[in-house]
Amino acid sequence: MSYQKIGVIGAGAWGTALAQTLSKTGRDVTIWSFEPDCAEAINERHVNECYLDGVPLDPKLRATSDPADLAGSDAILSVAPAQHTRATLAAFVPYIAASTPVLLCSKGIEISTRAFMADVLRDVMPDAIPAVLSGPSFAADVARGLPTAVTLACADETVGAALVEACAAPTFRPYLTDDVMGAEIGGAVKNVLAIVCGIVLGKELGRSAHAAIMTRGFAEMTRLGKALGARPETLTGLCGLGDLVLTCSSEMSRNMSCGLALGRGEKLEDILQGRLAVTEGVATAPALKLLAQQHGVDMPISFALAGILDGSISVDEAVVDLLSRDHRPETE
Ligand SMILES: NC(=O)C1=CN([C@@H]2O[C@H](COP(=O)(O)OP(=O)(O)OC[C@H]3O[C@@H](n4cnc5c(N)ncnc54)[C@H](O)[C@@H]3O)[C@@H](O)[C@H]2O)C=CC1
Ligand SMILES: O=C(CO)COP(=O)(O)O
Repeated sequence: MSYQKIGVIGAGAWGTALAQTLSKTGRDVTIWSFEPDCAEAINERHVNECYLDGVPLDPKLRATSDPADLAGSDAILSVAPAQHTRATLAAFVPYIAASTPVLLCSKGIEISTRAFMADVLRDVMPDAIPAVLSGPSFAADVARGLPTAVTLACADETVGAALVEACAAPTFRPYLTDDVMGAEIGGAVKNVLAIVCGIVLGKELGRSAHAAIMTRGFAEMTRLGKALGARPETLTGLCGLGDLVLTCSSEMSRNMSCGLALGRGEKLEDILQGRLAVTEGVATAPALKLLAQQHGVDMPISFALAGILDGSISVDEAVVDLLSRDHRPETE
């Protein structure tokens, strides 16, 4: 099994970086853009100034804003923002053959349903084969060919191995697992925790607090994973701990940058503009809170962020609340 003709849905920074990587290894790649002028720029000038400025794109990469142009794809990469994934995929239903693998590359939980991306795919395209690509990977790094390693999760081992072959490049190394749920949890939860880490640093609460949030936040991710059937080793891998470390420690992250601005006292609506418009953790935090509560999982740091974002609690109050919780063994 080999996937040569690849359709990429979403020409933001990440969709473009992935399309570029696959195109450069000789795959036949068509990328669909929500904005027609963005598709035009990729076709005519081999650039994506809207979302990945400064990176010359492979001239072989074709772009379109017509979903019909992805008909006949051997595999699809879904890279629309999490909250737009359902509506975006729906437009492709007439053109995607049954049993086509769909590699979900967005990181988040749908706010209206508390669904992860594989659940959204199952609703919209029940016959597609779900897979997840997640891990520490800034689009700007991947597009420039800097070394990157990620998790690729698929319950079907043969399809998963073929997707690894299709996506792998000399500087882009996917590791295969069958734990789709673990890969989804890692990517969604790390975005929420990165906002909190940004708040800690923006408010100058210190590097010790930052390390505590990352570590206790990882404990929250692990507890949720256990409740939802993810394997612990997935969460200690690239898509969990790996992406948590990257996103919580770099201003290249939009989630971290959003937190830094919140910590400095800026207003959320002013922050979520331009580059930070797609800060996935903002929508995922309330969805995560509801999902965790539904499963009886305690995630105090993530719940505190949901409260800060909806304005029901201030950062100062959240700090006092977190520090004054009952003492407990570290492993609980
Ligand atoms: N940028 C990165 O470094 C990485 C991003 N991701 C994930 O990839 C996903 C997409 O993020 P980026 O490409 O970075 O976003 P971006 O901020 O670069 O681009 C925004 C994207 O949203 C699309 N969009 C805007 N309104 C839309 C609508 N109503 N319907 C459909 N699409 C719409 C735009 O066309 C564009 O493709 C996110 O879930 C993100 O977490 C994952 C790994 C790395
Ligand atoms: O997922 C990412 C890196 O792995 C990108 O993170 P941000 O969305 O916070 O920029």
